[in-house]
Amino acid sequence: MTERAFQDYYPDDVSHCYGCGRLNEKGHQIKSYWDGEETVTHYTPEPYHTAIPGYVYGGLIASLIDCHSTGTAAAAAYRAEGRGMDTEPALRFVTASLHVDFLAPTPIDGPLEIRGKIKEIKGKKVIIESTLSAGGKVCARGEVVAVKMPDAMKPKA
Ligand SMILES: CCCCCCCCCC(=O)SCCNC(=O)CCNC(=O)[C@H](O)C(C)(C)COP(=O)(O)OP(=O)(O)OC[C@H]1O[C@@H](n2cnc3c(N)ncnc32)[C@H](O)[C@@H]1OP(=O)(O)O
Repeated sequence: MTERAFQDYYPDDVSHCYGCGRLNEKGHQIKSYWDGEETVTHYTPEPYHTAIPGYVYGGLIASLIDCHSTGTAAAAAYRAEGRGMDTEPALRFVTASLHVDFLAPTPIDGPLEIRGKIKEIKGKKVIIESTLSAGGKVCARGEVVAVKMPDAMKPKA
C-alpha cells in the first residue's frame, strides 16, 4: 500500500491552500511524509519560479517551508496523541509566524528537499525548524510557529 501524505488527510473543505491543497490545481500540492523523527517533502521548481535566471524565487522557498511545516505540525500533533490523521477530533494548524533565512542561492534546475524537525509541541502551538536543500546543500532554513486553526477560519458548513 502506498503511504498517504499528511495533506491527503485534509478534508476537501480545507484542501484549497495554494501551497498544499490537493484540490488547488494552480497550487504546489506538496506532499509531506514522516522519515523517522523528521518529515520530508520534495518539489521540483518550474522555470517560471525564477528569481534571477538559474535561481529559485524566495517566495516559493518560503511557501514550501510554510506548508511543509504546517503539515508537519498537524502530523506531530496526531502522533503526540498516539492516533492517526484520519481520526477525530481533527487537528488543523495555520501559520502564526514564518521566518526564513536564505543561506545560499537555490539552483532551479533540479529537485528541492524540505525537511522538518519538531522543536516544540505544547498546547495549541507547534514550532517547526525546516531546511530546504538543493543537491544536498542547505540553501534556506526556516522556523514556523503553527497554531491550531481558529474557529473564525474554519469553513462554514
Ligand atoms: C487542514 C488544515 C490546514 C490547511 C491549510 C494549511 C495552511 C497553510 C499555511 C497558511 O498559509 S495559513 C494562512 C496564514 N495564517 C493566518 O492567516 C493566521 C492568522 N492568525 C490567526 O488566526 C491567529 O493570530 C493565530 C491562530 C495564528 C493565533 O491566534 P490565537 O488566538 O489562537 O493565539 P494565542 O494568542 O492563543 O497564542 C497561542 C500560542 O501561539 C503563540 N503565537 C500566536 N501568534 C503568534 C505569532 N504571530 N508569532 C509567534 N507566536 C505566536 C502565542 O505566543 C501562544 O504561545 P504559548 O502557548 O506558548 O503562550
